[in-house]
Amino acid sequence: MELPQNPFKAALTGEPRYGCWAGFGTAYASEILATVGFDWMLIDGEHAPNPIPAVLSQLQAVAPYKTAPVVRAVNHDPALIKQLLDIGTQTLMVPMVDTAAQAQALVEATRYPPHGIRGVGGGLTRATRWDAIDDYQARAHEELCLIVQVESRRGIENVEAIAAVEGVDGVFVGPADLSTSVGRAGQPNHEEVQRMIRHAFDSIKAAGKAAGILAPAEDNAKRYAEWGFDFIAVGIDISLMRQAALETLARYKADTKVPTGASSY
Ligand SMILES: O=C(O)C(=O)C[C@H](O)[C@@H](O)CO
Repeated sequence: MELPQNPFKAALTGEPRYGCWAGFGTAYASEILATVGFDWMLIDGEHAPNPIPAVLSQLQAVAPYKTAPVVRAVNHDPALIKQLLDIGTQTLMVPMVDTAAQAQALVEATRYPPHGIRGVGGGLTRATRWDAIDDYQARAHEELCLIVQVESRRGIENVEAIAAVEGVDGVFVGPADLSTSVGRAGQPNHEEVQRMIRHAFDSIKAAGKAAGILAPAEDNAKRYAEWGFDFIAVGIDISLMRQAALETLARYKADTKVPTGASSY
């Protein structure tokens, strides 16, 4: 069989692609999210309870739908990245990338020798469809998409070099960690943080790479779309459920405290 095309990579630049965070850690919840129509969804292995088997079952559950899965690793460990790729992750996001050397190491973790250090799982793996894909090893990189996250002062200082690394397809700005890293926790719209986000955006685009960001607050998402961000996460499934539940309860119990629903990010 043919190597499956990566729809996220194919649609990465041009008009903004809108995505949603998937944080429940279950195939059932992720499949529901995949029916909504987002362009992409983030199966979060960093902050959600998502070990490898949970990521696998979510990849299988969302495979029939148009929403493209992006999988976030918890760290830079090449052994973990090997497992995530072997279960069929085609778009991988890696948090906390502060230097070009780290970005280069991540590229190498996704490539087979001589271009990298990825071990050969061959017919054991879903990535090769258990060897049904003839030329997987030679062509895997064509459909893999590596997104690195820049979300610290140091990452922003190095963003031009990080974005320039060959094999990095996109850079995702993490406003929660970035604002926290500069002492402005919960204030992604603080002038200093916005200047850093704008600098990151300009550097990513100057390198010819795709720029992504998390922005559940509508005003922020619209502003980033106007700037030209290529992929924007405009919701987090857990927050959406909690907000809807509180609003429902408030219609019957007057003492229910309902937040405005507006995220600061
Ligand atoms: O720093 C950010 O912003 C992110 O990386 C996203 C957060 O990790 C996300 O989990 C916030 O809920």
